[in-house]
Amino acid sequence: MMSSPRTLYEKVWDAHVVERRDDGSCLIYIDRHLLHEVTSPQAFEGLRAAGRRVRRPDLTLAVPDHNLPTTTRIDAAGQELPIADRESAEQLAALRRNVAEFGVPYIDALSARQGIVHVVGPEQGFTLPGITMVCGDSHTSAHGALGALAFGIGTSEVEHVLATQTLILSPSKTMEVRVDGTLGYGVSAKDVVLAIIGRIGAAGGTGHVIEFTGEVIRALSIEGRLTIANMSIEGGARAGMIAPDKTTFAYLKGRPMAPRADDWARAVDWWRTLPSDAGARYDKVVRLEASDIAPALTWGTSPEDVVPITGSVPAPDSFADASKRAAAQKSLDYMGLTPGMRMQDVPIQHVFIGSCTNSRIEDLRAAASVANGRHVADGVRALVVPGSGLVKRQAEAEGLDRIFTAAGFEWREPGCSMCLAMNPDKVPAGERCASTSNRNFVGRQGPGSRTHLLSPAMAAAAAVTGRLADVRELMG
Ligand SMILES: CC(C)[C@H](C(=O)O)[C@@H](O)C(=O)O
Ligand code: SF4
Repeated sequence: MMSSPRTLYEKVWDAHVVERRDDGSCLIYIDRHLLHEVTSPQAFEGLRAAGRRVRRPDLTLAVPDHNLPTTTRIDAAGQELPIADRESAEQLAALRRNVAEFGVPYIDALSARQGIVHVVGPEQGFTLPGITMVCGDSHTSAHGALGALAFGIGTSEVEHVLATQTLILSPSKTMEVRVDGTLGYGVSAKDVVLAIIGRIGAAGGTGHVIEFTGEVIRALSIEGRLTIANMSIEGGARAGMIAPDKTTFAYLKGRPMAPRADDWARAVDWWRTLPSDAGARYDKVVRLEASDIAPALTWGTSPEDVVPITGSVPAPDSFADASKRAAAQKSLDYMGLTPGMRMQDVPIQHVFIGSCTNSRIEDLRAAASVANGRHVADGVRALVVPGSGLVKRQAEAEGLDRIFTAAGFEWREPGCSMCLAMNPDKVPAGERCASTSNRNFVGRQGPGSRTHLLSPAMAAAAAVTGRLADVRELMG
């Protein structure tokens, strides 16, 4: 009998069903579990209280990222420096204690492999096509770039996965987001995902797993695909996926935790069966044309508030919906912007190049190519925070750190940094930041901070001009 055509999501889901329940939910096997310091302490506490062990420590990997300061971590004698903030220090110490007690593999703050959990997973080959992967963190969607079904879970689910390596889940609807054509000059993966969210809205993907398809996605590197899948959650989706292909296999081959020898060949054979079948149906389909996508950025306090850099601050009246009009007015008040103002006339005081969206080597190369031979504008503070120690090392081998520091950027240790105000890197109230991160929510980069989301090259352009700028005018 011919089975009906299935999507990538349906294939991965079907391969992980342990038990189907009468209410339509399923017990799903979880292949990989990532942990960080913020959402794991109570889960371990729960295990301890129930006298349970971690069922599969070998499928679990922990790394600190959110609370770690990104200034130097060792003193002149090579000793680890204490963490000044008490709550952060406690959370980091708890992770260290928990992984030791429960035998969970752990990448320490001083290891070159340390980094943001969503940068570390793919980099180590812990993330693989066709797997189910979870982490107590919403941007786990990033890992879908390699063809995994990866999503964020809450702390009680973290405990459930630690104890059982399974989760009870209801199937999601499917949504295809297809981007056809070829990207224009100066347009990056970040601009593509901002355009997508601008189109579908911050709730557009609710209840769905998005599959990103089309020529533009196929032509992207894994770094670019990670940027796109990372922000699926900002479009409201449960997860985002991209079918594995030769780019994926080339990226993974030889990574420390990827399959080896015969296992590799067997894995690739299976991975090749994963792309959606011809004729597979999605519950929703959205199409974008690459030629309509320009270097973009946000003007408001939702990731859906997207305009091209050549655009202006919108007037609240321009929104058809009354609640959108009210939200836009509130956003503009918070952001200190007035309708009609050209985006390129908006001055900035901070630049943040980093986060699990845009802190990989390609991102740093793109930013460095704009920074090269220029200087950070007066009154601007610009941070470059590599996503992992290995990204940092690679960037240093290429001389990118010297380009940045010569241009007046700060070159930091890996971590979440200024993406969210959980460590010393913060934007002061009322000040404005051009940021390569993924959330521009009220207070996200510090109480009263104002965030404009954009690509690494656009962030570098803002740093050297002191305002939101069209990177195409600075590209040689
Ligand atoms: C702290 C963590 C739970 C949170 C998340 O879930 O995403 C953070 O990573 C974020 O980006 O807001
Ligand atoms: S870099 Fe930002 S978005 Fe990513 S995990 Fe850290 S805090 Fe969350």
